[in-house]
Amino acid sequence: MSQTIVVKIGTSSLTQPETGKLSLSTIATLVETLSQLRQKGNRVILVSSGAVGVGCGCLGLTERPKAIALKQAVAAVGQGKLMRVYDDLFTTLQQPIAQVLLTRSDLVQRSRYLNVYNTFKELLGLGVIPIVNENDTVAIDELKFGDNDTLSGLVASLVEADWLFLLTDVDRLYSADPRFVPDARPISLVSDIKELTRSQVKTGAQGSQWGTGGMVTKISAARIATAAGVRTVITEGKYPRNIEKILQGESIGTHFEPRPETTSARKRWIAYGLVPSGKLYLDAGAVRAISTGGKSLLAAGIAEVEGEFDTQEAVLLSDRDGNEIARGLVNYNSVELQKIQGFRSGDIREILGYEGAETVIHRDNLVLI
Ligand SMILES: Nc1ncnc2c1ncn2[C@@H]1O[C@H](COP(=O)(O)OP(=O)(O)O)[C@@H](O)[C@H]1O
Ligand SMILES: N[C@@H](CCC(=O)OP(=O)(O)O)C(=O)O
Repeated sequence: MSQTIVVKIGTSSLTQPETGKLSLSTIATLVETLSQLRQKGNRVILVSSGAVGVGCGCLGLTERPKAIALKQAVAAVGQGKLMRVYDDLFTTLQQPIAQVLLTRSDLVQRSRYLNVYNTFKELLGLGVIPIVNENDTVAIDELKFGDNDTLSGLVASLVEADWLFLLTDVDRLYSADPRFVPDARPISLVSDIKELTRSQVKTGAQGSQWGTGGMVTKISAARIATAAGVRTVITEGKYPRNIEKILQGESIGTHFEPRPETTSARKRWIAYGLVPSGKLYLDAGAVRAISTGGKSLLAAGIAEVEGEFDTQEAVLLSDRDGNEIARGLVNYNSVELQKIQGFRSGDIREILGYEGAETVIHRDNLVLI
């Protein structure tokens, strides 16, 4: 059966830790594996990091630059080199590829989001393997994916993939960072990501020397992907052939089961495609109404408004302690909400001096996280 498979490989797997130079054997095996999956009729997307790492190698820099302008310049050097290596190897196997560089703003605007979707659809229909990376050279801080784990989760959700493989320098997820806790417990299966918080799994944000985000961003990617019905696997990048074994049912790495009820494409865009520009703290009654009652959010349930935002922008919804529970599109801007928070819908007209929407966030524009 033909499947849609998204594979993300991190800098830590693409480069040799000691020298920072490209790990050619890993890349070549990855290219062979992906080409074979393609030839068997699957649709394959590769999300590849490495622009900054390869750029550093070319320029003789011994550590990942911190200053934004330098990082952007280095990525511009590295991205071309990286694609040249991929193109040489894939061309040897007669597998066409394409470079797709995305920024967060490409997914924020609904029309651009749909446009990206159409481009992927065409490329996959043509039998091409798109190679995706963040467009590091032009991305600005406020509108950045920041790490390719999140980007790969969004891409897997966008194309409604069957699988997302996150290839990294550890063989699976552990109860704590195995670099610092040698007896950390390996985790093979995660049926519900909330279990990880309950069982106090520690996912350090510190990546390896060249990596970005560590395990935290891989868990966010799994959250985004599994909400779209995508089975997600964290496994070791050193052995790309394991992808085939996993597809054949072998239990390698950590598997995150897809959520049984998948959220609609539009709601996934609201929840993960958009960048929230504010936060609403809700009282207990409102938390209950939206989390278990499937209700819209009313002004009466808002305890506090944080940030500046306009009507129809995305905001986070949290309980009074700041724990995020949902995201949604607001019918009022932040100034209006400061005035009407805690009041009944019937009072809005008198407070604002004009008729507004009955709900602050309609349930059709509200997504539980
Ligand atoms: N709970 C955990 N289980 C496994 N690895 C973890 C955990 N917490 C943190 N890590 C660290 O995350 C690192 C992988 O992240 P990163 O360096 O960003 O990789 P990549 O370049 O593949 O994205 C591992 O080397 C590991 O030390
Ligand atoms: N876009 C950046 C990669 C950022 C990133 O997430 O890196 P990694 O943690 O190695 O997957 C680059 O190409 O260098």
